[in-house]
Amino acid sequence: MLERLKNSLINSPVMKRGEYNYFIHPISDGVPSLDPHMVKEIADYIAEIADMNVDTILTVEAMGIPVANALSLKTGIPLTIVRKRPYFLEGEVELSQSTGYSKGVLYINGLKKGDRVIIVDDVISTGGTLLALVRALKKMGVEVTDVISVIGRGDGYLKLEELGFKPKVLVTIDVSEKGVEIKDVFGDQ
Ligand SMILES: O=P(O)(O)OC[C@H]1O[C@H](OP(=O)(O)OP(=O)(O)O)[C@H](O)[C@@H]1O
Ligand code: HPA
Repeated sequence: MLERLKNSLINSPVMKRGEYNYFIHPISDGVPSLDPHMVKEIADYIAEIADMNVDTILTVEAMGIPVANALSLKTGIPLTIVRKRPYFLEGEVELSQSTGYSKGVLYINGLKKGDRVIIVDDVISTGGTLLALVRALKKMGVEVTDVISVIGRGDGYLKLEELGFKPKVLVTIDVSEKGVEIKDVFGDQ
């Protein structure tokens, strides 16, 4: 299960971003090139394990897009992208994003009260991004059926659990200066 993803993760290089050990992988960086078979493997798996009874698949610019788009093409469910720049449209919602190595602002457009969404992102680490997003969606009255992260590291997912969301993390890893180690795979005993 998820063999391409697991095999490529253990070969990921790690670099320092400040104090943060940052792994570099096609799914989370687009670097090196994305293998379409790996993207398909991931999208197929998400379609099996997630509640896809939704109005839209919601992802965050930039690196949630390849997997979320593959899932959208597979299921025929529209794709909504949370962007890093504003469009000043009516109903646009602004939120602050904080990761282990960056801070920024995100903008939600195209959602309304009562919409049902599944969130798909590439990585959950500190949980800062998904926590801010889920909080904003709650305030908007948008229903989140599932939160999916392809890769998980650290304990940031616990912040989401405190809010009542149990994210489905496909592959959980440990990242150190020495490299990437696989800790857990969703669905494996
Ligand atoms: O759990 P967190 O600590 O918040 O980290 C996870 C976030 O970090 C990355 O986004 P980034 O803003 O680096 O953007 P990118 O997708 O453009 O690389 C990733 O795509 C997640 O959205
Ligand atoms: O270590 C990382 N690598 C790539 N993307 C990320 N998003 C959060 N942490 C990371």
